[in-house]
Amino acid sequence: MNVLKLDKLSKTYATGDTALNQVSFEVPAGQVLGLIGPSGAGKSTLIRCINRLVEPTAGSITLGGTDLAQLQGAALRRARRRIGMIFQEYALVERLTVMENVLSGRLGYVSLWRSFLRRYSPDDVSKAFSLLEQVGLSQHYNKRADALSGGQRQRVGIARALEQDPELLLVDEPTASLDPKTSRQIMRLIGDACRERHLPAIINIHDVMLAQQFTDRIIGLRAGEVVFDGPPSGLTDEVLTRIYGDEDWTRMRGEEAGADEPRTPAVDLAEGI
Ligand SMILES: Nc1ncnc2c1ncn2[C@@H]1O[C@H](COP(=O)(O)OP(=O)(O)OP(=O)(O)O)[C@@H](O)[C@H]1O
Repeated sequence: MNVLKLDKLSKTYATGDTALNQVSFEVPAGQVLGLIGPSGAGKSTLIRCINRLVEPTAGSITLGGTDLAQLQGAALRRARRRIGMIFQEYALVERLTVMENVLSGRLGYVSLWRSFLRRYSPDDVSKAFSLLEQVGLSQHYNKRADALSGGQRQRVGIARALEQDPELLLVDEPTASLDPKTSRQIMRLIGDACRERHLPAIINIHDVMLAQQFTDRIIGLRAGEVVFDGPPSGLTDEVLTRIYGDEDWTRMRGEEAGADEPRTPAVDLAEGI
């Protein structure tokens, strides 16, 4: 079973900014964790420490028994293959087709000459087709990425991450560039994929209402520390104030209510999403 475990993870940048201060939590297989917190709380730093784009200062990051914080060189590259990433700006190769973008999820696995020739095994190709079907894009497999809408691009991003058979999904602001309805569809797809495949996932997300609706558990960071860890239903006004502070929270709530109404399960069902 894939379990991600952070133990006293800390990061102090060379500038002296402490972005994470002894953060510890465990994400079990199949759990979708929403990471929320104000700007500068350390959310991106946390995600980037796990995939080692940022070097942790102290602490451990264990995935399936390996401490990712200790790995270097080839071992680190191998470990990164085990982590699927989904990005706010999709990070697709625009001039390649949908299918080629999905298959690029295998790049860490195929030899250099094969990737150069863009030769993938029949298994990889048939997996890519079934993932495209799962994300609702099988009709578009041969389209160039730059001909897709934002929601379609993010679906490609999800299929690409799953094509690499990850043991963990790290998702950075997946809906920040999408409209409210598409955002809900994308959050639902990510959640379904994780639960089906028993993948732990961390989703860094600004939109508290989306986080509440589509994640299994919320961690609230403030100034590099965990100030809330509990079920989405536990996000009371008092907790939100603890995470965001009075002023921010009041403003954010107003903006969200105006940006996306109504947001009820009944409406989602009626829309068939
Ligand atoms: N490369 C860096 N060098 C120095 N300090 C940094 C660096 N990256 C982030 N920080 C600092 O670390 C702290 C946490 O930043 P981080 O980007 O992780 O927060 P965040 O919660 O992701 O914010 P946002 O929601 O705005 O993306 C901030 O004080 C920030 O200024």
